[in-house]
Amino acid sequence: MKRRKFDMKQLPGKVGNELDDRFKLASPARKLMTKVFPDHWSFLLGEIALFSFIVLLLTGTFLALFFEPSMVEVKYDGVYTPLKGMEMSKAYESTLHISFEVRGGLVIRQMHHWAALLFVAALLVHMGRVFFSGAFRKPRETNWIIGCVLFILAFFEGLLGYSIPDDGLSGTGLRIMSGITESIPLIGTWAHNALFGGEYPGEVIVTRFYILHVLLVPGILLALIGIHVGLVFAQKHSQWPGPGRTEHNVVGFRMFPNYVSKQGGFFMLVFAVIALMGGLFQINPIWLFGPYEASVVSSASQPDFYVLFLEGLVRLFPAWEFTIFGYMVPAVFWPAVIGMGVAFTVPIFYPFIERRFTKDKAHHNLLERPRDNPTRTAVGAMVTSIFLVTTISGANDVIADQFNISLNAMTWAGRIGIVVVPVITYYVTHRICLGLQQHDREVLSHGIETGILRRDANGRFYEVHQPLAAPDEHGHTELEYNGWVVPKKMNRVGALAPAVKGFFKPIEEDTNGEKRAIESSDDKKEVGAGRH
Ligand code: HEM
Ligand code: HEM
Repeated sequence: MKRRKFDMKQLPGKVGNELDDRFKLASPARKLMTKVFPDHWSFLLGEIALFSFIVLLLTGTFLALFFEPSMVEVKYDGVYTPLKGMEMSKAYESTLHISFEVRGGLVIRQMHHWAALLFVAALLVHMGRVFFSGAFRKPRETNWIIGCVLFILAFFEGLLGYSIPDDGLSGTGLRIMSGITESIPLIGTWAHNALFGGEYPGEVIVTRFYILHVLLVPGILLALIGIHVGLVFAQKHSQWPGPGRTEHNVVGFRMFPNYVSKQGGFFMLVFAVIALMGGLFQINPIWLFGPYEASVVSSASQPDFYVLFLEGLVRLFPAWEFTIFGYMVPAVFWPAVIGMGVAFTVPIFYPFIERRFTKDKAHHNLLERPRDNPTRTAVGAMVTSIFLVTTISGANDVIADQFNISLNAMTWAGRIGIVVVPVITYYVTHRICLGLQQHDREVLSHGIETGILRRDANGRFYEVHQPLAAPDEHGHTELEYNGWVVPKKMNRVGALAPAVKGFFKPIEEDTNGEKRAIESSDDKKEVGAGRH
């Protein structure tokens, strides 16, 4: 019998058919691959968070192979001579071992730490993008709430992470955590004993924090990120207003090949930047801080940047101790427990608070520019200013030392600043938004300033204004785009984006999932025009 020759070209198709016969994947895979997403640089911020989280998982797994989460005392006998013979915990010893003896250990440790900082920074900026563009409005309130929970978890995951190497710095942080827990009225002492397994520092805290850090919190983070990104798919991504974009469609590019290739490249870029930072810039040199000893607090002990606001709140709060029902409540309770509680819970309710005032119950798929909603923008700027004042105050000892300022003066500047700066910030931001709106209206009525000055026959100087583009082929004028001024001429560069024709065509998808390639050259320009 003649054997049929095997044709390699048919292999992918055959494998695909076999898989589809069993798992019925073709239809959902096609749906996913052809899904249309809008394009804008600010939508990359969530992705930076996602990619740095993946780097954290990878580098963290490597560290977990060598780190020993034990507080058993040992005598150091490693290669770092200045600490030779010193008593220290196994946790600290194993972190020194990772840094000096494990191949590539230091680079991975530093990558893990830099990735953690990038992760939280990306989260803050992503949250800011979502807030200032009004992306949290109906129907995306659930994703805003999940996002807030993700932020709280990320904050504690970082705190747990830098608490486990048991060096001088992490022990100082733990001491503060112990004090804060004990300050809680009624349950403080019990909560402390339950957490630390007795008096501070005890012998179990590093082991417990380790389990939370490598298992519980990353597990919850992973599950919630899955739901979060899944919801972005299910509810469709919001888009900036612009020609051709409505509340009922999405104008953008397909998942495959556009976003798959773009995201793949972007992931490698984020990975490369973290690797470069881990390789070139020192971070958390625990061998300089020494093993933790309860009696030693080094000066200039600084937590990671995202914890500084808490430290600042504690430093700024006056030493007021109230006695309530016969119980003395330590001063630290108010800024640390109540202050942090407010900072973490109020944002969760923000979409509903705003809706109460605006009575806006509509669905929103088009975003707002910060100036379009001056009150929200001013509130956001005010909160940012509180974060900055408390963060600077969290480092006030270092600033006082470096710039030769009195520490008391720094504390008082912070106390006055936390009352005055937010008020000024609110007012100034509100005015700037109104000013920008006014400017938009001027452009709409007089056209764009060209910078060309002319002189008329009477000797009067005037600036030449370029009129706005005529209504597009759908009959839309700039005024209809929610106050968006889209001067077509200024955005020609954006029109170059769909450079490879055909495959990379911009697509419009409506709410029923119907897709339409944007064919006419004018349309392409419009997609570019929206890409501010
Ligand atoms: C959002 C996720 C994470 C954040 C923000 C984070 C943050 C941190 C930070 C700041 C440190 C201190 C690093 C240093 O010594 O300079 C640390 C240590 C550590 N992390 Fe993570 N981490 C995360 C996820 C993970 C995961 C998923 C694992 C393991 C599967 C892990 C394993 C470890 C280990 C073993 C250490 C101790 C070793 C050391 O300090 O060098 N981490 N983490
Ligand atoms: C681990 C943390 C997080 C990850 C990995 C993540 C990832 C993402 C990604 C990839 C997107 C789509 C692209 C984009 O718009 O940037 C997105 C959208 C979104 N995120 Fe996050 N995010 C995180 C945390 C947060 C936080 C802290 C908030 C707010 C409190 C938030 C609220 C939202 C909302 C409302 C959307 C929908 C935006 C829209 O359709 O315009 N996320 N997130």
